Amino acid sequence: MDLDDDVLQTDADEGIWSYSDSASEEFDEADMDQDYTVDVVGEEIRNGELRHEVVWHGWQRGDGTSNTWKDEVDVEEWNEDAAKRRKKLAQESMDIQIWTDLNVVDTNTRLRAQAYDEKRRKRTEEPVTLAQQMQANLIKHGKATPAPAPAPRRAPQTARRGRPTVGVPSSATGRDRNTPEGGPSTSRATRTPQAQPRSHAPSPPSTDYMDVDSEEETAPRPRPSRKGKGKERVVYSPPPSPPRSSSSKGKEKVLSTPTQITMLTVHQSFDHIQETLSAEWTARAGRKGAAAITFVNDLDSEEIPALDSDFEYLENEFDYTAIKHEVPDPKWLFVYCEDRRCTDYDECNCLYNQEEKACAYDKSGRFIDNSEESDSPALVIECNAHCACDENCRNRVAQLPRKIPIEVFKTEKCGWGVRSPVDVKKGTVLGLYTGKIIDRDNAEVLKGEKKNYCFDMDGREDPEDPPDNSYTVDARTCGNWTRFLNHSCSANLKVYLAIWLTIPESNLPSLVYYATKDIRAGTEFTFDYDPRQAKLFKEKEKKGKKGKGKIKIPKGAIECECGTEACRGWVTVNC
Ligand SMILES: C[S@@+](CC[C@H](N)C(=O)[O-])C[C@H]1O[C@@H](n2cnc3c(N)ncnc32)[C@H](O)[C@@H]1O
Repeated sequence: MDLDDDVLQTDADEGIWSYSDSASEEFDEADMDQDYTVDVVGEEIRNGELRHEVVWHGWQRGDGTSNTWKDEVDVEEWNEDAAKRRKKLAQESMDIQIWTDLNVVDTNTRLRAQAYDEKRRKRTEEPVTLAQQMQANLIKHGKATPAPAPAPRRAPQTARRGRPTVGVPSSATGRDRNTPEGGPSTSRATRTPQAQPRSHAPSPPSTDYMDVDSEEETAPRPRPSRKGKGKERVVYSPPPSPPRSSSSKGKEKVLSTPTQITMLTVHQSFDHIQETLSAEWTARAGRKGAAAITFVNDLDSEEIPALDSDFEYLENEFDYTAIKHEVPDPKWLFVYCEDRRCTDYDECNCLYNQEEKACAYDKSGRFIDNSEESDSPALVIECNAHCACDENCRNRVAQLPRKIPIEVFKTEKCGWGVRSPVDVKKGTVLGLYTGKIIDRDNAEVLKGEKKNYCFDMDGREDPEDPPDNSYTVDARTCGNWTRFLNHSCSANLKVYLAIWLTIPESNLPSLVYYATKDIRAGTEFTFDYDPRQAKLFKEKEKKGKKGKGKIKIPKGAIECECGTEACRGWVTVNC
């Protein structure tokens, strides 16, 4: 594929992204006779999908006549579509990048690499415009005549050609408005690359886009205004064919020959891998109502962590396909409550069923850890789908969407790690360790790096007598941001087990992260990979046997880089 056929475009100042589809395809559809803007006038979550009510404004390019119609946009559908295209494009661009960096010995290959490099250099210096190419093609094929005199310009044209906009609009997560003053705006961060260094990536041309036919050819078009009557203005690229709105029928005039083509500068999509991944993961999380996830590297040129090419983001669900378990367990096996009094141990069947005999959460939904001195993590039985209570029930927290925005960032010594751009209070529930559930026996035979993202669901098991049905969550090929949590011997997160999807006997509890202390924005989130070793270490220390050499270092341990005073010196990383 020629990179010129697809266009990525950012408008960093505005924090807006748009993506233009293959322009020649669209052109054949003869729908390029209008410019569009779109205002978001409302939003609604229907069947779990975020929908934007929008008003399109179209301007006929030939005569400047305009029309307006209402429409509905399924935000997720647009974002997903864009994310897929971006991923594909980024991949292709990366392939080319790798290919040209190869020490090629074959003459033909080398010549092609040189030609590509030359083309890329030229394009950076003199941005290539799609519209010019397309117009030339059309003229060549007798489908267009040389461009007529420009039509009078209309109100600022905020539309970009093609489909669709990447990144969940800030309202999708509902979190941005809560971002503390001065703190990064979460969903905006996913759309605005301004803060991220991209030391190895070619810098984009300074002109974002141009118009083919007008005297403004080399001048940037007016920036789309984000000011509306108290409403946020989001720029969507228009759909390739007339918008899917019955109310728009009959209002549009389609010219047989397009007279003008909006021009876009072709950018190197290699710049966008980090933002693409951020947008993709944020979109997937947003689908579950969870806050944004951003990839950040202030340290070196590694754009994103190494992930399987078909890695699937799972915000709060498991992939059960590798085990025989039926999900969810039959209703008749669940204990559930009927009278909505879930703060009262005597009234709520779920609370009654758990060891603590009390709600595990305070009024603000923060986890109250009563198991600090215990060997095993707490087990919380939350109300479930069969209970009479709703999502406001105090005994439902781990199952609710994550509220804290996440940054996956490059650490100095431990690869990628996790932090949040906002302060986090002690007891805040952060999210679940997700991935593919595999039988423990299958996890145990995994070797080396394949084991790096395994988390045994063994918190409550007797190590001497594990049950027959014991499982591990493997986040190597699917999972979420928690797979990037690093170990620290003095950690600020811990895990408890929670059950609401399955019955306790299934041994498939959710692994829930919560903050064990107040955590300042920007501080790395860490947890102790091996709390049992921590306990052993403490006991030995108490007995006066200090020092690393006194404890038998388990197989698979590596030197610990947590750098804390409490560092035990090594950490077990492979389960
Ligand atoms: C679950 S992954 C954590 C995410 C990982 N940093 C990454 O970039 O994908 C576990 C791996 O992180 C690294 N790691 C985490 N904590 C560490 C620590 N305290 N010291 C050294 N390496 C650590 C080890 O390479 C380990 O195998």
